[in-house]
Amino acid sequence: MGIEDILLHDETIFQDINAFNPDYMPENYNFRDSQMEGMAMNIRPALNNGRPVNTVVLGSCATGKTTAIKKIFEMVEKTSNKILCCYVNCQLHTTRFSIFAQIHKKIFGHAPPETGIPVSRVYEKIMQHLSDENKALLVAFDDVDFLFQNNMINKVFYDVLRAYEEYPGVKTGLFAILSELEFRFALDKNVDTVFIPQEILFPPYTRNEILSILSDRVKVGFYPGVISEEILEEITDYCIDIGDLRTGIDLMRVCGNIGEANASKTIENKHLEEAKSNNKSLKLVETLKSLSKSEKALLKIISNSSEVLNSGSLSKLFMEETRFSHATFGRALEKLEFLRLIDTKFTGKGVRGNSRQIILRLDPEAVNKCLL
Ligand SMILES: Nc1ncnc2c1ncn2[C@@H]1O[C@H](COP(=O)(O)OP(=O)(O)OP(=O)(O)O)[C@@H](O)[C@H]1O
Repeated sequence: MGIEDILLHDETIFQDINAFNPDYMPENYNFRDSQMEGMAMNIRPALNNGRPVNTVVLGSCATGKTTAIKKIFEMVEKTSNKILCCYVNCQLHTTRFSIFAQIHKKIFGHAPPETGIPVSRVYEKIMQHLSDENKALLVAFDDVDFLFQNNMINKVFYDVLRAYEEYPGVKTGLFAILSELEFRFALDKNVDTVFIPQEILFPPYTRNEILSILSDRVKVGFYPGVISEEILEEITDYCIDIGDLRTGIDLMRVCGNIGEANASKTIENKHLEEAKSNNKSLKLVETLKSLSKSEKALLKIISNSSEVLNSGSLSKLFMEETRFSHATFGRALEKLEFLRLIDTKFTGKGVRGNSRQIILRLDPEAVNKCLL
């Protein structure tokens, strides 16, 4: 197919391509009833002139946390005008000004001017409004770990939670959303006792749940018959392997594009294979970019080794080559395993049978290419 044909080709296999967008709000949102109930319970006091219960929402990537928060906020706002619910993406908003500008925007419909106004004025205006209108404020901080730097988290949480000291009667609460378990401890360390939260856990989806979510998305996104049961099952397995539902949703979009570019009315196995290989190299580059120096060094040693190493000899090699400590080795190994770059298998040998074999889950050549 020539470029012109691609551009002019108006037949599509997508019924609604937006269904595969990252910010798409699925109408069918299953398997999270108990978490949504938990959130509702924590918001409820604010409907009766009380204060919302501060909450930590915890779960690994793509377990539906953001979707749940957005859905529940929408429901709250439909039910009552006593609570202002504000969602803040902390990847995008990392300063006090930018965060309070988001809250300002939510309340007044526009952001405050970027220059000339100190954050204290924006803050005052927000709190005064809550006090005058007798409304509670609930802020959801998504990916809140991005505020760990400069201890911004403590400042911002303090601003929100201590509002009642200056503005008596003002009721505020917050939801902190975290996607890595290890951040749970960092949160306790970084935030004063003003924040004593309840926890709501989003466990990983089971295979059947992923299959069901993907089939729902297929029904919205593609015309009937475009994607077969077998391909859907394969995409589900891929999600389980990668550990991320978002990848599966994205993979379907890419498959669809590849299918269309090949003027196919259905998605075939070869389209899926091509999409997978695109995705794999992209993902790997991204993952490896996020590693620290010690983690990269450890991964390099593993991928360059011609034999499967056990943890003892690997640790020795690592310390000799890098001069990092044994504790750093342990942490780096844990991180690589968490990211599913390696597997560790107990051999039953060593001290108390604790020796482990370290197995690379990826093609060493691909890893080395990305580590350059
Ligand atoms: N129960 C569900 N039903 C339908 N779609 C879902 C469900 N759970 C998650 N999704 C979809 O999976 C993708 C990821 O969900 P979401 O962004 O809510 O996860 P998250 O836990 O906030 O992820 P992260 O921690 O990476 O920000 C979205 O496209 C969302 O629509």
